[in-house]
Amino acid sequence: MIRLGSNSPTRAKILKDNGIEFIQNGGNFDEDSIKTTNPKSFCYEATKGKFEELYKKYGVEDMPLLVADSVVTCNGELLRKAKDLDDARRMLELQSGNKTSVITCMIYKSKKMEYIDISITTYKFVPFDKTHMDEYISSGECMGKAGAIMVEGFCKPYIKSVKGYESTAMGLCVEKLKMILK
Ligand SMILES: Nc1nc2c(ncn2[C@@H]2O[C@H](COP(=O)(O)OP(=O)(O)OP(=O)(O)O)[C@@H](O)[C@H]2O)c(=O)[nH]1
Repeated sequence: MIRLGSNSPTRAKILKDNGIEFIQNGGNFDEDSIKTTNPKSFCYEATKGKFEELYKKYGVEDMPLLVADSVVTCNGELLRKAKDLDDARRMLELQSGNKTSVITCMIYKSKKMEYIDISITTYKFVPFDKTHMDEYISSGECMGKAGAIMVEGFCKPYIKSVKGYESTAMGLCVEKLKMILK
């Protein structure tokens, strides 16, 4: 049993779909407190901030703690979760027909070990269909997701090439997590 220190429904689904038993306790770390705009540094600092808050609150005596953060970078820009639907549209238009990378950092700590990982999955997308994109935006599914993308959903038909794990792009590199949980 592990503690998923995250509010993310996607991360919970990834653990559940992979048979990893967990309880979910999200935190309140303020990512706006992070100064850097370098995507990898931002992702690491966000993960570290989330970890420190939840490690202080729960410790790892009763069970290991897992936290993560994901950001998207496209054309060198840091894309976090969209502020509103207009911001989501801007992010999607930037990534349409473009190359985009999802960076996921995770920190896992138990009584015996601490593991930190930064993984990247890079996609090349063909242009998004405008009507489909409008529907995706108005559905609101684009909210709460780094870069407003859903690689297992909206983006799937537009993937021209991919390098890296899909789980990393969804917010938790479960292939690496399963290795350390063995
Ligand atoms: N379903 C889906 N979710 C994605 C995808 N890419 C990123 N996400 C989610 O986007 C969110 C990125 O925001 P974060 O700040 O890392 O996490 P959060 O959702 O705020 O949750 P916390 O862990 O509590 O910070 C995470 O919930 C990721 O799981 C994707 O392609 N599909």
